[in-house]
Amino acid sequence: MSTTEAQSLEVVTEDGAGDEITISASALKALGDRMQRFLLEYRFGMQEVETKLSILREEFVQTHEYNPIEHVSSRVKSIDSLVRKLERRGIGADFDDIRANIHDIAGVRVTCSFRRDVYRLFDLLTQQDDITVLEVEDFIAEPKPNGYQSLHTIISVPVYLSTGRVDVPVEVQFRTIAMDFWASLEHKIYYKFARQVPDSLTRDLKDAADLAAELDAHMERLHIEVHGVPEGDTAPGPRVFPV
Ligand SMILES: Nc1nc2c(ncn2[C@@H]2O[C@H](COP(=O)(O)OP(=O)(O)OP(=O)(O)O)[C@@H](O)[C@H]2O)c(=O)[nH]1
Ligand SMILES: Nc1ncnc2c1ncn2[C@@H]1O[C@H](COP(=O)(O)OP(=O)(O)OP(=O)(O)O)[C@@H](O)[C@H]1O
Repeated sequence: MSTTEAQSLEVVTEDGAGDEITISASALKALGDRMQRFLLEYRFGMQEVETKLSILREEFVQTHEYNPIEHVSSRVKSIDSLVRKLERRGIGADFDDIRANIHDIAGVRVTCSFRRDVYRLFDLLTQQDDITVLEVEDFIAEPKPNGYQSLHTIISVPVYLSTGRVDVPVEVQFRTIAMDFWASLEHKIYYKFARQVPDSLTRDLKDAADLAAELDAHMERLHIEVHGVPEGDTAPGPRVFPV
C-alpha cells in the first residue's frame, strides 16, 4: 500500500451508528505522529515532577531520617480517556483547545504517610522557583459530597526541548494511604455501577470515607506521641492557598 493511498475507516459514534470517513494513509500517519509528539511533552513534564519528588524523598531520608512519601504513581492520560473527557466537556479535537482546557493529561499522585506530610510535600514542591501553581483544590479541608479527600494542584513545569522551552501542566494529587485506599476502591465501585451508584451505597461510601479520616487522625496522633513533631515541620494542615 502506498503512503498516499486513501483508507476507508469505520468510525462508531456514541449512538452506536457507524460513520465512514476517508483518509489517506499519509494523513493518518501524520496525525498519529502529531498525537505522539503532543503526548510526549506531557510525559516529559510528568518525569520532571517525578524527579523533583524523588530528590525530595531522598533528601528527606538523609536529613531527617524520615520518609514522608509512601509511594508515587503517575500516568499520561490514555487517548480513550482523553477523548471521553473532551466529549463530556464539549471540547473539539483541536490540539490548542485540548492544551488550553485539559490540564490533567500528565498526572502524578503522591501518597504520603500522614496528613501533615501531604501539606508539607505540597509546600516543598510548589515553592520551587521553576514551578508555577495554576490551581489548588483542597478536598481534604473540604471533602467532596461523596467523601473523596485529596489535595489537588495543577502546576506548570518548564521542559526544555530541542525546539525550545515549553511549559507543561501537570496535575499532582497528594493524599494519605487511607485516602488512597478509599479512592481506589470507590473508583472501582463507581465504574462497576457505570457511574450510577445506588443511594444506599453512596451513604456507605461516605461513612467509610469518614472512618478513613478518623483513622488518619488517630495514626497521626500516635506517630507524634512516639516521634514528636518532625523537625522543621511548620505546615501541619489546611490553610488559604495563594492562587
Ligand atoms: N476515586 C475518586 N477519584 C476522584 C474523585 N473526584 C476526583 N477524583 C480524582 O481526581 C481527579 C480530578 O478531579 P477533579 O478535580 O474533580 O477534576 P475535574 O477535572 O474538575 O473533573 P473531572 O476530571 O472531569 O472529574 C479525577 O480525574 C480523579 O482522578 C472521586 O470522587 N473519587
Ligand atoms: N494525577 C494522577 N496521578 C496518577 N494517577 C492518576 C491521576 N489521575 C488519575 N489517575 C489514575 O489514572 C487512571 C486512569 O485515569 P483516567 O485519566 O482515565 O481518568 P480520571 O483522571 O480518573 O478521570 P477523568 O476522566 O474524570 O479525568 C486511574 O486509575 C486514575 O486513578
